[in-house]
Amino acid sequence: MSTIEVTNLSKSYGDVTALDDVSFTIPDGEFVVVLGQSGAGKSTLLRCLNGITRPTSGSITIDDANVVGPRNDVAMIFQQHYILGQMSAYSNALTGALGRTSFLGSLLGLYDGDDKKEALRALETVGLLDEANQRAGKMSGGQQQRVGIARALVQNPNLLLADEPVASLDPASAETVMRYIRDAADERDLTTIASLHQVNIAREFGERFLGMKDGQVVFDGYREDFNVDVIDRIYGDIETEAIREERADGPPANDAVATSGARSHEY
Ligand SMILES: Nc1ncnc2c1ncn2[C@@H]1O[C@H](COP(=O)(O)OP(=O)(O)OP(=O)(O)O)[C@@H](O)[C@H]1O
Repeated sequence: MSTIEVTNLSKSYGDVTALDDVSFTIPDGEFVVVLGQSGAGKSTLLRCLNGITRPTSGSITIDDANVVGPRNDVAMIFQQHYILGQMSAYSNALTGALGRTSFLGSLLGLYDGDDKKEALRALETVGLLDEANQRAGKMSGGQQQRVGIARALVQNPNLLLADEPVASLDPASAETVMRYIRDAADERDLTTIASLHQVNIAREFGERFLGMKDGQVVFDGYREDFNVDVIDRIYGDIETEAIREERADGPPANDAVATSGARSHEY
């Protein structure tokens, strides 16, 4: 778990401003969901937090240490899980320990005993202990993503980043995978920042929400304030038209977000 401080963060790619003066603080152990239309800057923000993209200006600190490049204590889950299909779920999870294993050791599969225990614990966390020896390439997309989560957990991170971790999954698998990410974060008191497209899933699993538009944070708040007007601010009128129509028919605003958001934002 870690405290994150982002101060006046900007990132430009030539003429394109991907991040525009973004500032926020995330206390230890919080589960934050980043939302926004395609191109809003979500991935750029996560990549800056991960140290793989250098900001144009501004700063990020994790527990008071400046982020100047990739760190072993920051793990990332991607939309494409980059699982090695020929290897077992267990061997894939173990690769999360590569950062603390010598090159020769990793080639020979000589991982530390504690790392092996950690890999089994992580597979248990994502409900795949019984499938530990199964070839990852034969698993479903959702299971492979859970192997990716296990690998991230074996890294023993203080900060977990997830860049649209369920975007390529069907709605049922997306729910399952998000449930495992949330449970893993809660179990380990792990500060987590996940970007999501689906508003209904965001609402179900998020604790705090950062809404982005054109590289800026246009909403920063908690569940009780995450209502239709906020969705409007983040996504614009067209996307929320269906939600508003449904609200006019009767359901309370927050319920309308929880249900209609799914139809508006699942793609
Ligand atoms: N490597 C890059 N080179 C040039 N422009 C980039 C690069 N990466 C991102 N951008 C631009 O920066 C802006 C923000 O992109 P980013 O990928 O962060 O948005 P996003 O909210 O994650 O979008 P999506 O949901 O589609 O992944 C976009 O206009 C995008 O085209």
